[in-house]
Amino acid sequence: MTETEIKQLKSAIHTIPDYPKAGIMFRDITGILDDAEAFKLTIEILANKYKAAGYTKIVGTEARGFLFGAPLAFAMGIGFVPVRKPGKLPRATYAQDYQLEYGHDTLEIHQDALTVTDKVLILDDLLATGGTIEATTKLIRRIGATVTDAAFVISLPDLGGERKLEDIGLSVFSLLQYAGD
Ligand SMILES: O=P(O)(O)OC[C@H]1O[C@H](OP(=O)(O)OP(=O)(O)O)[C@H](O)[C@@H]1O
Ligand SMILES: Nc1ncnc2[nH]cnc12
Repeated sequence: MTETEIKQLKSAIHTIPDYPKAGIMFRDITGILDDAEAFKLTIEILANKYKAAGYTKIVGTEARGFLFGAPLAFAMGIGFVPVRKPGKLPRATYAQDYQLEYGHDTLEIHQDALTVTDKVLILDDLLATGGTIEATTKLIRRIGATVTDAAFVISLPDLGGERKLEDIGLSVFSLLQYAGD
């Protein structure tokens, strides 16, 4: 990624202090979605990085993971599997509790959405504490599919998510980092 590309994407992201709680610097990715060039660039960089690695599925987590995960799967010519908040998936699911930077929740995956032969790339908009993607990884591994990589548009290195995910055997990549502010 070039410095110009980093600047282009960063200029599309809005930062909202104290949302949704005091002390949180909220990094709003909707500015990438409504900027056709920035959105295309984001998906192209990720598709180029991962296209030759033999992935069979992208898994993205509700809700913002869908916004980047589904177009990336389309660009890579592979399927997309949603991990959703509780009660949203109609077939038999596995469920996993997790902690967020500002709360806690449960995630679910369809039990038959992946098989043991799948090689999965996880895609989410943002890595904060890593709780969301740790739970997502547990769900994928519970099915028996292989997952070794997680990619993000943004990471917040001060919150320790990268370390948490590396500790469970994931390689982490993010297009943009926001540290120290
Ligand atoms: O690394 P973590 O500390 O787990 O935080 C990152 C997660 O938090 C946000 O999702 P959120 O749960 O707010 O849901 P949303 O995508 O539905 O807005 C974001 O989209 C990531 O999925
Ligand atoms: N600081 C943050 N900005 C945007 N989304 C988030 N999800 C968790 N922490 C976040």
